[in-house]
Amino acid sequence: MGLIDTAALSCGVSGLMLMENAGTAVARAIVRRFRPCRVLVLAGPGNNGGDGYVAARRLAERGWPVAVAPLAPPRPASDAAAAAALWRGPVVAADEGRVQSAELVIDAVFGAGLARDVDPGTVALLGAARRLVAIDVPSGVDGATGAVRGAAPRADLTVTFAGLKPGHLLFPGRALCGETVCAEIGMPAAAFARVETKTWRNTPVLWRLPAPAATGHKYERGHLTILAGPMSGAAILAAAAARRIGAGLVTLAGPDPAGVPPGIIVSRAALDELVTDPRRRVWLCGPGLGVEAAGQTLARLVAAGRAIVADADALTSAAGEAERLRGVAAITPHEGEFARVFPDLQADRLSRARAAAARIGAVVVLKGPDTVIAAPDGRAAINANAPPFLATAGSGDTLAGIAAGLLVQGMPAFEACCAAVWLHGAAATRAGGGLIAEDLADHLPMVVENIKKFNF
Ligand SMILES: NC(=O)C1=CN([C@@H]2O[C@H](COP(=O)(O)OP(=O)(O)OC[C@H]3O[C@@H](n4cnc5c(N)ncnc54)[C@H](O)[C@@H]3O)[C@@H](O)[C@H]2O)[C@@H](O)CC1
Ligand SMILES: Nc1ncnc2c1ncn2[C@@H]1O[C@H](COP(=O)(O)OP(=O)(O)O)[C@@H](O)[C@H]1O
Ligand SMILES: [K+]
Repeated sequence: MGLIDTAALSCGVSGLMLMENAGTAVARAIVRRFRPCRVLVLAGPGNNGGDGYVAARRLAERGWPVAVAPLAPPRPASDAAAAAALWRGPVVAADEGRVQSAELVIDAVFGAGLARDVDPGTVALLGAARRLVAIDVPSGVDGATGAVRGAAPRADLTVTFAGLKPGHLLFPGRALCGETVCAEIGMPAAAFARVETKTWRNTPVLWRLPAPAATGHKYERGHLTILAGPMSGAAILAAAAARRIGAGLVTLAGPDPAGVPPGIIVSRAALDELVTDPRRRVWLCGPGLGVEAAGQTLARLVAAGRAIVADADALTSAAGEAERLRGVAAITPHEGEFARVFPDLQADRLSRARAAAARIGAVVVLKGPDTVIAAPDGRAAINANAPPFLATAGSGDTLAGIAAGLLVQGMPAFEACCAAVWLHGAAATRAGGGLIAEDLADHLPMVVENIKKFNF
């Protein structure tokens, strides 16, 4: 049972009532999406199975032909046993033939109580379903991590309760859930208050974007310095994104590259001179810089106490030496860079990002289709709005530019990184398929406008 379920019970809410509401929500979600058809409920021994018995009863009440196939009897005197006792319809043996002939199968085998790998017999049964609706999670998906224990079926619809779990947002679990519905089941507010939440889905309710002061000047909006190296395109992409997200002034520090837009300042001054300028508080270090140069400049910036977003070559320069990143504000590794810097961290993405953030005392943005943003104090957000066509060269440079552009405007590092990742995904969605990295920055202003309009 999850922490929130336990908290609900200690608030005086009955488990049976929650189960009744959960099963009813499953039936409602099914009725809304499918025509009446022959349904088979595969019921496990715990509360997930109990939800299945309730869903069976609710569908049967609406005239749907339903049978329940228990994979194991409910534990005696449990809520699930009480729900099973109220089921008056057919109880059949769980075999593959029955599963195949059902027009819709409800997976009520394991939910939050999944404790070990699912046995091959159960895997085969679930795999035989033509159309599958999973209660809470597809059985075999670990709700805490999105990992698959043994095997898990691909559901057409997953109905969960009270709040999405990490496993609904992290791959591979996310891909197995199909459409995901989160139903309200009467969980009392006091139960939520008792459980300290440290993991969220990344949405605009988590952060507030900076607004320019009516009388502010460009330096007050923030002066970002981006180190530019031999692959100057990366720094130019980052600069464009930082400017579009509202940085008042962006300087590229390094050799004067070709094709720099006129609004970007290029400085060839020595690093020692730039780093001692008190107005240059925030720096982006890494994209296109070259590993050796990135390592040297990173050390100099850290020593000067600057707020740094470290990406790309700056991360590779710290391969196997994560302590070199201590003192930065945020790092933005993809899986390859993460593995280089933290070769000993092997757990799921959420745990790894958290452990890395705690180790270096900085925000870690572990990029991918399910980017995880983790703070050193244990807070973490999982992002789910990035379309797959965001995987294109230069899009990471753009993300680093957005994050640095928000940091320079005074957002705290965790909020700046969460906002950057969400805005990046939203800009990509707005740009549509065929997107190239150069497109992203131009979509940021409308994405920001929409956030304001919908008053998130
Ligand atoms: N009690 C509550 O407050 C609520 C619980 N709900 C439901 O309760 C579910 C969690 O119920 P439970 O904690 O009873 O857990 P489950 O029903 O997920 O499974 C528990 C049982 O399965 C066994 N088990 C776990 N993994 C197994 C494996 N791989 N092979 C064989 N047996 C295995 C466990 O030992 C245990 O006996 C949620 O997913 C949700 O569906 C909902 O009714 C909403 C409210
Ligand atoms: N399958 C995917 N779906 C959605 N977003 C993705 C996917 N793969 C990668 N991304 C995102 O694309 C960006 C790629 O960054 P990165 O690998 O650093 O690229 P580059 O170095 O070329 O700029 C990251 O923000 C990452 O989260
Ligand atoms: K399930």
